[in-house]
Amino acid sequence: MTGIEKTAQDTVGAPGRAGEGLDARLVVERGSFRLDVALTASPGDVVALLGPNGAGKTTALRALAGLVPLTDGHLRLDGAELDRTPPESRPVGVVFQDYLLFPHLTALDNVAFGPRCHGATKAQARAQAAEWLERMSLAAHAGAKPRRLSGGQAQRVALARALATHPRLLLLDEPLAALDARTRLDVRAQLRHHLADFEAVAVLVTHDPLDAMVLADHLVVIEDGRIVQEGTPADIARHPRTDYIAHLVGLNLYRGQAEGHTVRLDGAPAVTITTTEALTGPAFVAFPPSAVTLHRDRPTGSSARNLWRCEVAGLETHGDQIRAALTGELPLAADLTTVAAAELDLRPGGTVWATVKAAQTHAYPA
Ligand SMILES: Nc1ncnc2c1ncn2[C@@H]1O[C@H](COP(=O)(O)OP(=O)(O)OP(=O)(O)O)[C@@H](O)[C@H]1O
Repeated sequence: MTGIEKTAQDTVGAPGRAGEGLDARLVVERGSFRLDVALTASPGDVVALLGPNGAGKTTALRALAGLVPLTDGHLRLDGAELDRTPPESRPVGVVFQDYLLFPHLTALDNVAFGPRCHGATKAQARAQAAEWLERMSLAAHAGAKPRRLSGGQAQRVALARALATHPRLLLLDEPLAALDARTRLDVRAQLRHHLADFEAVAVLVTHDPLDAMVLADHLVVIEDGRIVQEGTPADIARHPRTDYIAHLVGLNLYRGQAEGHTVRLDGAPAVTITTTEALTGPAFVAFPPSAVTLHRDRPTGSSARNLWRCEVAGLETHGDQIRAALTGELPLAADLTTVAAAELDLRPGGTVWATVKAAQTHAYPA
């Protein structure tokens, strides 16, 4: 430990030093569940952990905060080993979904609590807290107890409390999940602004792809305790590699073997998708539901190579469109207008023909 502490001290104040930021491999075993994820980030990065229920996102965040012990792996922050540092001594700020403000303290004292715990005098802590509340446009609510704050205000107080300690790692656990749609929009915009100014590493857990896309520079998708894909939001939206991610970004996704412009689907080799990109070997093909055109009868004289006979499994409204879930030789989602759905007389159990232009598909190596 001494050697590690020395390393951390030696590096303080050396800008651009190697080892700055987060370098972690988090292995946590909880009963039959095993989390094993590697996370690295540089100061200024906002990383979003995204994944279905039970994937292990919260476990990863709690491991970073020191609230659950690592079974294996390591956790370094700015070159210092944090593994055995108790949660309260870590330079880590945490914002939870349900704010967790102290109900008996005012907004100001809630924020001052952070600096106080990190050794500031009462007067210093309150001065810093007042500054943070001002920055969050909450100065007028400094004397209010949490029960008199709206959800959006309470969440900004929680953010101020976390930031007031100048954490080197900011952890946000579903910070917008408890807010109504309108407040969520405002708080998301403010959070984006504060995260852009934040100079250390921020890790955000969310279910919401929009929060992840808007707030993070780097997405890490976790399924069943493992990272299944990571990259920039644009890259992940364009090249999903699992059904969960494809669904999240609203794309139809298939995996198969490419031979030039044709991809033969795994598990159904008789079904092919024609693409404009030429590839060889294992490949993904993706296309949006809006690229699918539906027909009541088999189109005659159509040059479309991508033509499939489908059965309507279900219909739901999707924004101002109807989204049809189709099964058959190629399961897919198709978007159409209400008028088109009525004209096609779409109803569950009915048969339709689906076409997709090759130019609207996107193929990439698997
Ligand atoms: N205290 C615990 N003891 C044992 N197992 C636990 C405990 N907490 C969570 N788990 C298990 O760990 C796994 C991961 O849970 P975790 O809460 O990290 O997932 P998550 O991705 O955050 O899910 P959600 O999006 O539903 O919050 C789950 O299988 C869960 O049942």
